[in-house]
Amino acid sequence: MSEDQQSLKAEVRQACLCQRTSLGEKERKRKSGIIQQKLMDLQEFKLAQTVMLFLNFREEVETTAMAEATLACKKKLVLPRCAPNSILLPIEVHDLIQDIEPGTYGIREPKLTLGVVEPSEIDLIIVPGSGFDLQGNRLGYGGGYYDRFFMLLNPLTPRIALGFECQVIPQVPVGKHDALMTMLITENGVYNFNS
Ligand SMILES: Nc1nc2c(c(=O)[nH]1)N(C=O)[C@@H](CNc1ccc(C(=O)N[C@@H](CCC(=O)O)C(=O)O)cc1)CN2
Ligand SMILES: Nc1ncnc2c1ncn2[C@@H]1O[C@H](COP(=O)(O)OP(=O)(O)OP(=O)(O)O)[C@@H](O)[C@H]1O
Repeated sequence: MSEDQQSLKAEVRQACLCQRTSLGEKERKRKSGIIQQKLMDLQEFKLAQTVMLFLNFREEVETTAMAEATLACKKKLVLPRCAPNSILLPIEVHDLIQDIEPGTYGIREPKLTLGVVEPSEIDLIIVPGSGFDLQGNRLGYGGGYYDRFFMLLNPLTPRIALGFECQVIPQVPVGKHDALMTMLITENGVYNFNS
């Protein structure tokens, strides 16, 4: 990726994150509940046996209740753990208290003593982001973790991004490694980019 493109991404990221911060905690919680309901109503969620989620940090869409609901539905819950060289390890979690510890960047991550899941086994992946557009592009935090990880998945596995409507911008700057999302869920609706 060129330096120009990297600095453009950094600039757009800051703008999107600034919008997200300005929501305030109460609004974020309320909107997160709406987003959770929309996710759980989707066929893609209902049919998935193995779901990779993320645990929110900073001002992201709150996902702890989604993770609890996934376990309560008797699905296999997979969470990411950051490893060196921008590698994301998919780890199966059974208990959201015992199996979790503060990891890289202060994100709540699964303990390494738990089993790593074969990426091809994942039926649905739920993805965080700093900004999104309605063409299915996603802007991350600049780590390149998810873009590398998507290459290991079954190409048919739905990739569903979660974000607040204020993080949606006309056009996210895209690089050659950036994968399109299948859907984006915000408090305003479910955007489907599949067709
Ligand atoms: N909840 C959650 N978990 C996740 C992600 C995520 O976006 N959300 N990730 C999605 O990829 C991975 C972690 N990626 C991260 C990448 C960078 C930074 C970070 O703090 N970056 C510095 C800037 C570093 C630099 O300038 O080089 C910063 O923002 O201050 C944090 C997380 C894996 N787990
Ligand atoms: N599949 C890949 N193979 C090699 N390099 C990659 C790959 N995906 C991304 N990168 C590199 O990683 C760096 C960060 O990428 P980018 O800015 O797109 O991350 P991001 O999507 O914001 O982060 P994340 O996926 O962690 O949320 C860039 O230098 C990019 O070229």
